[in-house]
Amino acid sequence: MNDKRKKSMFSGPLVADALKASAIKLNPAVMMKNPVMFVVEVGTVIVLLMTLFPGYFDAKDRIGFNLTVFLILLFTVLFANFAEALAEGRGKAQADTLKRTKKEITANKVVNGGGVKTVPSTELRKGDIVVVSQGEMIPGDGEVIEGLASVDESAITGESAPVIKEAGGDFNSVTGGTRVVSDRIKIRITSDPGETFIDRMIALVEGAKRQKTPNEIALNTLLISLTIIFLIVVVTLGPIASYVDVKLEVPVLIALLVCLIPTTIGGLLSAIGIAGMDRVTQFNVLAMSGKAVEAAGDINTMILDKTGTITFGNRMASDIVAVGDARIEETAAWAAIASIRDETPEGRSVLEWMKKNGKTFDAAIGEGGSFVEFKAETRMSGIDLPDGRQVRKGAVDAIRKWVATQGGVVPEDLSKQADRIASEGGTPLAVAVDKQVFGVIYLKDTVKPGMKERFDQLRAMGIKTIMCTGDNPLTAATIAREAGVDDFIAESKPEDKIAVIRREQVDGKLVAMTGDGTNDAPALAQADVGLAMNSGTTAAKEAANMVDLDSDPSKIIEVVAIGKQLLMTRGALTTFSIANDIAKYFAIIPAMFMLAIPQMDALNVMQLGSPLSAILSALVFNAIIIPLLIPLAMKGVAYRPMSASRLLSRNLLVYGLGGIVAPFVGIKLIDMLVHVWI
Ligand SMILES: Nc1ncnc2c1ncn2[C@@H]1O[C@H](COP(=O)(O)OP(=O)(O)OP(=O)(O)O)[C@@H](O)[C@H]1O
Ligand SMILES: [K+]
Ligand SMILES: [Mg+2]
Repeated sequence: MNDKRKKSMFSGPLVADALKASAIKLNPAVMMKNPVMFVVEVGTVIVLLMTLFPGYFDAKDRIGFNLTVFLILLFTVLFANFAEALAEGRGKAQADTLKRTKKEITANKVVNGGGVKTVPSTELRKGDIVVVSQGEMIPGDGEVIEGLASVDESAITGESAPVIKEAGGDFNSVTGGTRVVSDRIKIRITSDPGETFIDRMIALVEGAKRQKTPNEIALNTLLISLTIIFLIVVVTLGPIASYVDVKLEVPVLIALLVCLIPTTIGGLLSAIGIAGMDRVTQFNVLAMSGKAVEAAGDINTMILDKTGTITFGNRMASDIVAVGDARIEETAAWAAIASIRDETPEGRSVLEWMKKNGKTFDAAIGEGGSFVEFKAETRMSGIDLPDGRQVRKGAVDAIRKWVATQGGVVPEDLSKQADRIASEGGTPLAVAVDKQVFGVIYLKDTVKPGMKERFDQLRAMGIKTIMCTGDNPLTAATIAREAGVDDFIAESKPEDKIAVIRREQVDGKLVAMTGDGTNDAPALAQADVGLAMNSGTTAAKEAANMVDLDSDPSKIIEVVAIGKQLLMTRGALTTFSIANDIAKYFAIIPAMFMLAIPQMDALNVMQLGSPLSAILSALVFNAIIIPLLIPLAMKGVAYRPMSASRLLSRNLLVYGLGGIVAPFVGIKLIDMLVHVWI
């Protein structure tokens, strides 16, 4: 991740920009999007008019008080705007950086007839073919259709080490604005101008298309309802009071209204949402919508790959054993021949094992043979030799079936050897030539450290983890036990993932998964949270609702934690805000009546200096609680993994009770200060 991205939210220039933006946001057309704060703004204007033209309102003896109320109200609105502007700030700065990388690039477009024409990148359309050579920028998103190159993707990922992109397979997708550092590739463009990855990224980080999530809409409806209820209460309070000869002044009623309506959460709500999205972005994950981040917070089931997600994924040959009458020299040689052109880490590790163990084989046997590439569907790889013999290595059950279809008989000790390896958590690969099984390759892989703790945390949050693997049931069981996942599916083919997701969803569960291949795309689309790897295919990235720029599949765990934290922060601050308003009621209602009927001194339970200072203190508290809570809204509440119901009761205790107590203490303190000069 680059440094620019990690910039603190509270850095000088960002704060200065946010201050400016909070004034600009006073525009009523903008304010109206936040009805709670809009009501405060209307109140502010009314009190301003009463201060400016006291004659009209019979308020000549209250100019000082009214001016103070006006100023406090104005700051209440400004503070709320500031919270939102601050939350937006880092994204805007990031968007500016990205826009600079987007400056016009020239592209070498392949024209009909095979020649190359230089055109501006903005003229490229889906389906166009371009050639990009060493040192040049890739002019648009696309797929490599010819060649191999190393590409510097730091402009989008922040990671400075170049990555290899090549035609075919899962590493063929390239992003416009990145640079080819060596070699030359031919690319088929896959997006029209304005719809590229960088365009989407810019729109995302600057929040241009930020839409309220269903959760936010529901909460907003609640806040608006509360506001309307209190508006009715306060508006009818005046006439009712005057009926019993109590005259309540308009600025006092407005102060009461502002104290009662949920200004704290109303002022912080959008900042909480933006900051939650921003936390995900800082983590180098692009969420396509706020909804995706929230869904992450509600996940019940998480589907994880074994190899590369739970384990390091560098499955290395650590031993080769012979079975039946085969000699170890023969077995090793066939294992090597089956791997001559297998470019997977597993395949290469077999050849490395040969070298390390001083084993030799006749590579010439393979010459002119046709390579059989590893496929997740067949779970085998190998080579068809020119003399007609077929050499294979692969999952034991796959080889067993393959040998059986040719009428071969499997040696008795194959199962024993395979099971031994599998029960140690290794992956056994059987080696066979035509009808004869020669032995087993022991592929070793290690569970990443700390996995057990992370799964324990997920369990504590009530999330079920399911490991999916193409490996045999015994290896799967061993790794599942070692890593501490709740359940596993062995010998799974890519389409099995989508079946698991559907099964969980039918039970009403929300499911998260990661993936990178084209065959993961349907499952990524089906999952409620699909995290695609940036190194993966375009299809996977388009199907997913999140993309991890660092291509680390285990990040899904943290993304879920960030989602949970977002939901918790919003819940906690809503509880706090509403509890606060209830408490303020006790400070301000007695003061109002004491102002009208001085004999009602008995109501002054809080022993506040005077009715006027009580009202001002409540209003000041109501205003400053917003900036005081900005750091919490931005950083999120402290997060400990536990079940939803325990979280709820804990939050009610901390934020509900805290929300009731805080105003009593705060208002009392402010009153002691205010009373000095009132
Ligand atoms: N290069 C290879 N040649 C032959 N067989 C292989 C090769 N790589 C893996 N296999 C076999 O195919 C099986 C499936 O591999 P695949 O990569 O699809 O799934 P996996 O890596 O085991 O599981 P995951 O879904 O966790 O990545 C492996 O368990 C192994 O038995
Ligand atoms: K309030
Ligand atoms: Mg795999």
